[in-house]
Amino acid sequence: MVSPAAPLVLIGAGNMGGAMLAGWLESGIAPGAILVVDPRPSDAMARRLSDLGIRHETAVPLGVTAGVLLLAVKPQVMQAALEPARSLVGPDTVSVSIAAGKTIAFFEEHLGGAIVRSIPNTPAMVRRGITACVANAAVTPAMRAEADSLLSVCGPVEWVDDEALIDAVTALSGSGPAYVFYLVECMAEAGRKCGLPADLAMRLARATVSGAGELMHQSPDGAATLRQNVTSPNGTTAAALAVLMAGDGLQPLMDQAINAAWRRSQALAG
Ligand SMILES: NC(=O)C1=CN([C@@H]2O[C@H](COP(=O)(O)OP(=O)(O)OC[C@H]3O[C@@H](n4cnc5c(N)ncnc54)[C@H](O)[C@@H]3O)[C@@H](O)[C@H]2O)C=CC1
Ligand SMILES: O=C(O)[C@@H]1CCC=N1
Repeated sequence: MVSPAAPLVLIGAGNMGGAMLAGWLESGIAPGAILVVDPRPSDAMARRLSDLGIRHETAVPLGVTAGVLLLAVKPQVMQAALEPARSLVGPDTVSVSIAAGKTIAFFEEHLGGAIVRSIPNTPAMVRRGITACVANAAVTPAMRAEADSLLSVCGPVEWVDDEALIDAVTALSGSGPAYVFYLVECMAEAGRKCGLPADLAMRLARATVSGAGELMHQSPDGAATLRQNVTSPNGTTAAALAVLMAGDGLQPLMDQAINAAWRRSQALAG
């Protein structure tokens, strides 16, 4: 358990670190058990930390051993962030990275100790994310349970044994919210071209995608069944799907997009 004596140390309080922090507080973790290290938090984040009474440092302070170290900086600055963070790692510390691409071998080289590599996604901000993770051999069952409980404040957590899968997870669910938001943009623009005022088209597109997401969340039916439920024979949906599914349909484009993200995640490893 994290405590003021063995705090939960968050390195990087940006979009994802901030989302996780909000989830931890909501789940009952005491502000006094959290230490945030970020040299340049947004003004809003700095105010929030101060209002909540959470200790914030612009550099890693001396004399602290983390219970859990949550690494939430960009992959490109991870190595620089790890050097001072080494002093936070003790024998009972578990370090949890959420960075795209950065491998367990990288963290073993630059940080050492018990490492969990994970990938959440931005719906974590509304506790509707999903995270997949993998642990190195130094992670004990108790550390794994601790990491699981901290990550699951943002939504379900999936553990995999094969680290290579994490790049594919990053491409599918890590980046995936952006594909859906782009779909909303495209739907709204198509509606505008059919004569809808732009703001109404955007409201309709947003509500349609978020409502469809919620229906999928609550329904026991699979995505294909939910799609078929919308599709009346010879109706309007069938007319649209005939276009989206013509030839091989949308699949090859999605294959290419997710493959590009997958390869980019692999390239960020070093
Ligand atoms: N944004 C997303 O959808 C997802 C992001 N990730 C991963 O999460 C990590 C963070 O991404 P975001 O939150 O989007 O980035 P962000 O740019 O919003 O936040 C990064 C934070 O790190 C801070 N920072 C920079 N250098 C630092 C240092 N040396 N020590 C401590 N803090 C430092 C920055 O001031 C900033 O507040 C990345 O590694 C990314 O790959 C993973 C899944 C989804
Ligand atoms: O675009 C990125 O690299 C990060 C990782 C997954 C989502 N955002």
